[in-house]
Amino acid sequence: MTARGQDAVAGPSRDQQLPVASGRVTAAAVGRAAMALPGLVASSTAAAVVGSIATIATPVLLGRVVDVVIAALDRRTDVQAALTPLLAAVAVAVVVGAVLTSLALREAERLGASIAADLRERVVDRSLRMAPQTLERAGVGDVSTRVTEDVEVFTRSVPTISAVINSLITVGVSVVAFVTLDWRIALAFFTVVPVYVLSLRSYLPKAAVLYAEERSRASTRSRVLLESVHGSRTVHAYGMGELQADRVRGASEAGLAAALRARRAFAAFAWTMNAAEAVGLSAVIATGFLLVRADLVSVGDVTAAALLFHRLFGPLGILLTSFDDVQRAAAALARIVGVAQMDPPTSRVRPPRLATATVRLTGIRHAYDDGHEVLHGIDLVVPAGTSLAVVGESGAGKTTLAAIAAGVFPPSAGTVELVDGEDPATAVDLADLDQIDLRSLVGMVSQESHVFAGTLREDLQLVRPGCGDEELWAALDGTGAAAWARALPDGLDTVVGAGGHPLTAAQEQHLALTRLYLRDPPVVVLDEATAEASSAGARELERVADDLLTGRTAVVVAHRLTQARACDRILVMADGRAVELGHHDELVAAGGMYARLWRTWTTSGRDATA
Ligand SMILES: Nc1ncnc2c1ncn2[C@@H]1O[C@H](COP(=O)(O)OP(=O)(O)OP(=O)(O)O)[C@@H](O)[C@H]1O
Repeated sequence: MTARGQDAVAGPSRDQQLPVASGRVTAAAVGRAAMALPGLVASSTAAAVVGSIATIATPVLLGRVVDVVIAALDRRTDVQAALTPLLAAVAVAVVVGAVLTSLALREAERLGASIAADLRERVVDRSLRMAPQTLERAGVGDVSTRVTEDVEVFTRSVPTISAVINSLITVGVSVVAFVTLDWRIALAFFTVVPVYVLSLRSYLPKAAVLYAEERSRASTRSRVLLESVHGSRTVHAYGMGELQADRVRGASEAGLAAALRARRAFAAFAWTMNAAEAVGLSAVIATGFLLVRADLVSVGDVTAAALLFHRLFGPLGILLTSFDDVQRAAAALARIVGVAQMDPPTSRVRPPRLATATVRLTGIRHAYDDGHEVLHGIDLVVPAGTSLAVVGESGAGKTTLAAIAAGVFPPSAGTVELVDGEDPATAVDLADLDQIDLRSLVGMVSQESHVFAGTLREDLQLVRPGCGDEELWAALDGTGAAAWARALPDGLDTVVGAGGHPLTAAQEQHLALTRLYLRDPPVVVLDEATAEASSAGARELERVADDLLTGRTAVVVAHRLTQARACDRILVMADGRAVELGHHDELVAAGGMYARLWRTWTTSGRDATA
């Protein structure tokens, strides 16, 4: 366990964040999620298109009203007869436009919420199935920011994104209306396009980088905060409070600076877009004036064009003011899709069904991310159904070897194989198995066992979903945990874990051993699984662990040498190497390192617990 606590606060390998999807991959993923709901896509698109046509019809009809009134004044015709159907059509267009636009927005929001829920589920699923070393490298903060903050940012942006899509459709329909009104007025309208294009081209690439940076800084801030909370004991132990507060402050300031840079860039962009609107409207009215004077278009046409353009300020304003949110949502979405698209690790071979298994470690070398090699070539065979204790001084590499033997992370070099106890010709490499298959074959309990927030029943059912109460009590009886479990206020319904009924460290270990009993794998790895207990508690846990080992292949990092003595063989490690291997009596008789450790153990009186 050496260096672990400290690493949790300021490890060198923590900057490898999880992948972020490219724009194309993100769009494809969202498209696929949307296409899974064809009904919603069709209804929201149809409502948006028809609603936009109705909305755009109003200024066009008002242009006709102007022409009718002018004609009536000139020729003294019956203005009322001509105006009545036009005004009725305006009223219908207004009502249909309003109803369908709000329907389109509602349907698009439902679609967005479904996509957000779908992606959230995929991210949670991928995070839970991620190889532990990937999770450790990325840091828990990065994963939790994506599942919580990023999904939240996207979900909150769904109404805005719906409004943006609706506005885009309205702009498209307006362009068609302009062209049908008069091509010269349409040309005048199009003078805004180069202004828009230039300012968008200068803003968008900048904004993508600024918003991605803002999200990344937010992620770093969460990670530093979470690590400070999780590693608070280490922070106190090493007197690192001030240093850690500085890191949190630094991360917050960097986050704030990134957010301000993004806002400033947006303010400059908004200014150029307002200027473009002024240029466009002036061009439409000036062109219209010249065309009316030359008798090429009617006053009604120019009125319709000016009203149309004015009508566009709304959708264009939405597009403009939402760019901020859309860019932020896109950055968040790219981070969500980055995880959602990760291939869940799957077994490269068909997982064997093994009743008993020999564990074979060949040429195991390992270096952590700092590059310093801590295991220097270990070859080891633990025959099926036998137990091997691993002992040695602190920092010898016992925990690293146990984690590699359990498949928690792969070695830098070498292989860990399971060989069928009944058919030694077969072998499966742990590196070829996914976490689910691996854990059905190799169970592990370490010193840092975790009790999940929920009822005792739920905590146990994690390893055997749907397992009935009878079986759960049988398992608790089997490990002797039933004695204290029955005394809990609500038995299996007692809420344990964070915020629940407090359990002692020994009870938490007892529970972890019970989960192992329930899972019933042919191979078990215990890393100081009985260390977190008083002497009496340790004896009880050792008895439970011994029972669990019976009939299984076991690797036990033994905190207490009495536990090592009970194993079939003992491996002594020093400086990342295997230095002795044999039974307790042989090793004591050999007078080597183990004999020295045993002498120290017995003379220090710790054997009294045996
Ligand atoms: N996450 C890590 N990153 C970098 N180095 C590590 C990490 N974990 C362990 N080490 C280093 O690897 C070496 C072996 O550590 P390991 O925890 O395997 O030894 P150990 O024999 O189990 O020690 P202990 O009995 O104190 O738990 C040590 O030098 C340790 O500092």
